Amino acid sequence: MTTPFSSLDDFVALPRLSGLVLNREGTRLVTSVATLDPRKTAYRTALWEVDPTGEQPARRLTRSAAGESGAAFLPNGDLLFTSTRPDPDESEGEKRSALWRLPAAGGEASLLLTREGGVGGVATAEAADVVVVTGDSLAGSANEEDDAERRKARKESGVAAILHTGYPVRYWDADLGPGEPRYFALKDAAADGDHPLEDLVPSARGGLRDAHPVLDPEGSALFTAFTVPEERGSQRTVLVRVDLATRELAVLLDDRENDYSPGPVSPDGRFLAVVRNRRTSADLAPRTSLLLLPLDGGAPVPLAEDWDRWPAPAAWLPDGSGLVVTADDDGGAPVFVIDTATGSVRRVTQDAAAYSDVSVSPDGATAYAVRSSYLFPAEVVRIDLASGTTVRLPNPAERPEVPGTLERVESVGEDGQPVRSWLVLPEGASAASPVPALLWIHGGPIGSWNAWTWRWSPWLLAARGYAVLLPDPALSTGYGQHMVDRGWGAWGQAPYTDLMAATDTLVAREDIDGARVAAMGGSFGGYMANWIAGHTDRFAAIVTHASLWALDQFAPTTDAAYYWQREMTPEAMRENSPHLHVGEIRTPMLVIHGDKDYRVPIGEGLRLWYELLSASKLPADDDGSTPHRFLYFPDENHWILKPQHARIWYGVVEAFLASNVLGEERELPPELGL
Ligand SMILES: CC(=O)N[C@@H](C)C(=O)N[C@@H](C)C(=O)O
Repeated sequence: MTTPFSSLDDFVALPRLSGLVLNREGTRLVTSVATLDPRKTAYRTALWEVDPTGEQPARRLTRSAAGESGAAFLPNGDLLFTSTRPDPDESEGEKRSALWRLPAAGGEASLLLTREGGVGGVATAEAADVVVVTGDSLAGSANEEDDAERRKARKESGVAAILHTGYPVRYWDADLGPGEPRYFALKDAAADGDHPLEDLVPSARGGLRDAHPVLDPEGSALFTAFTVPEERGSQRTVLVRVDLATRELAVLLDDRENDYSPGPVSPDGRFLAVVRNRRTSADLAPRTSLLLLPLDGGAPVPLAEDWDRWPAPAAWLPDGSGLVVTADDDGGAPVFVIDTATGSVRRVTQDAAAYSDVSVSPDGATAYAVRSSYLFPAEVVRIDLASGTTVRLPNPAERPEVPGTLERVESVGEDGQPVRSWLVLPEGASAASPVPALLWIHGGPIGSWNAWTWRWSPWLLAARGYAVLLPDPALSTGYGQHMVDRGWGAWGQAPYTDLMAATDTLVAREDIDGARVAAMGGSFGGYMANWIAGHTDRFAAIVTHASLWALDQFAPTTDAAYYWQREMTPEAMRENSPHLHVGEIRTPMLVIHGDKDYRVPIGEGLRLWYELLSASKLPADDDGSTPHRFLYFPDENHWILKPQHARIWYGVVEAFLASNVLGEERELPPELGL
């Protein structure tokens, strides 16, 4: 069967949907769809409208070479979005992200706000014309004019240097500073004319990094997580409220045992749903729970405290009787409603899919969400909140056909813990014709294989005849706190033995050829692939992407050192570091790393590569030949994002697997110039 997964060109050209917003009346849904640009070297995002009634086909709302994103409705139905598209009233000008407004009544989008530091995101109040935009300002700027002048001077001088006094200095793939995120109130967004900005937290420093403002329905206050530096390079996240009339900032929740971030405000404005993340230590694994914070000053009340899942709050029911949440659960992330009076939890959606971007209709009967699973990429659905019946709405794109089947399989860990996996089987797999297989290990490590991903698509490998096992070992979410606790600080133990148990179950199947199995993982999954390499030779090949290699080197050089140092004592780093077992590695390895990866810095990949060649049981020969390979991306980060590089990633992985697992030679992508 030919599907889009038969060809890398067809695969990278599949449209990718994300995000969903609902207007106040519950009559309009808007989502974003990324498609390949004509040169096929970038994705371009456009906004699409999806009919909540399911009667009309989806229709494209925006169209520009620059693309659009960040959709948010104003109470009058106008749609705000961000774009770097050119200002129609200026013949030239720099490309920077600006705020645009598309009138509800139809017509052209108009430019609402442009600023030197760009517009990052936009939040709107449900019932008032109050808009808060996020944007970058130079740390020393006194106001917008000053910021523009300082930026110009910096640019003209060609200076890129940044002087730091705090931690971190980089984040994922971005250098931090001298710009810092700020929140600005934008006046009268629904009206024409000028829209003066008011800097709501001028002394934010790095406090608003990675935070998102949440507005109350009346637009009187915003709530946000705020990062506070601590001694010794540590930090915590506190919950703050900013009064939008007075700009007064109040710290609502702050302690050294937890990090806090805001969920939505109740429809009557009396309660804020709060996510509490327990501060970890060598002995204490993370734990996520919910609080309801009375906004009149009362003490926070735990919500559904006994529920052994980690909820992400999405929306309130309009009468305030329930909080709609999603939570990882046994290889999915269903929608649940938590009764706010009793804390009882009701599962709403029943399929094995992962839901996000949930919003609720004004009558409280219906929810809309983005849903995906390993069978289909993200799509917009309507959910009947009483029955859980879920309907796929007419979407901007059809579901791509997948070349095989999906099964849920179970193994048993050494301590008797059930270890559950998804298994992708290619067409034709049978006892008469057993297929080669791949063990894929997820990153995080706190996470789950429960949603479609474009970066690790098992169907591309299924189209080439491989089965792909996607296990959730110790440290995975959706199986209760115990599953996380049992792997905490001991990565080489339960996570490893769970993966081996899952592999045992895999190779015991008649439709799997147990002699032709490889292991692959990215980030923490790459750590695990490296650990596997030094502890077993049962795999024919290992692919390790953006992987942690020497823990004592990784922990202080990643962009979030405080996080890992809390979990790993120096002793735990020694006990669990893959580099100390390089001398045992006798499996061909494909190392992949991006130079702009600041989460797992390139030093991990460089050291792994040298130590493989110099100290493994398969060292490089004196003529330089080696079974190992290093695929290096000078301009990619923790993820390989450019479509042309995604094609190279999959192409090289497939050739390496073919050579080492199947004993077949494949042509490498010609763009490699080899
Ligand atoms: C703070 C932190 O590093 N969090 C993790 C989500 C993370 O980034 N893990 C990496 C190493 C991964 O993706 O596995």
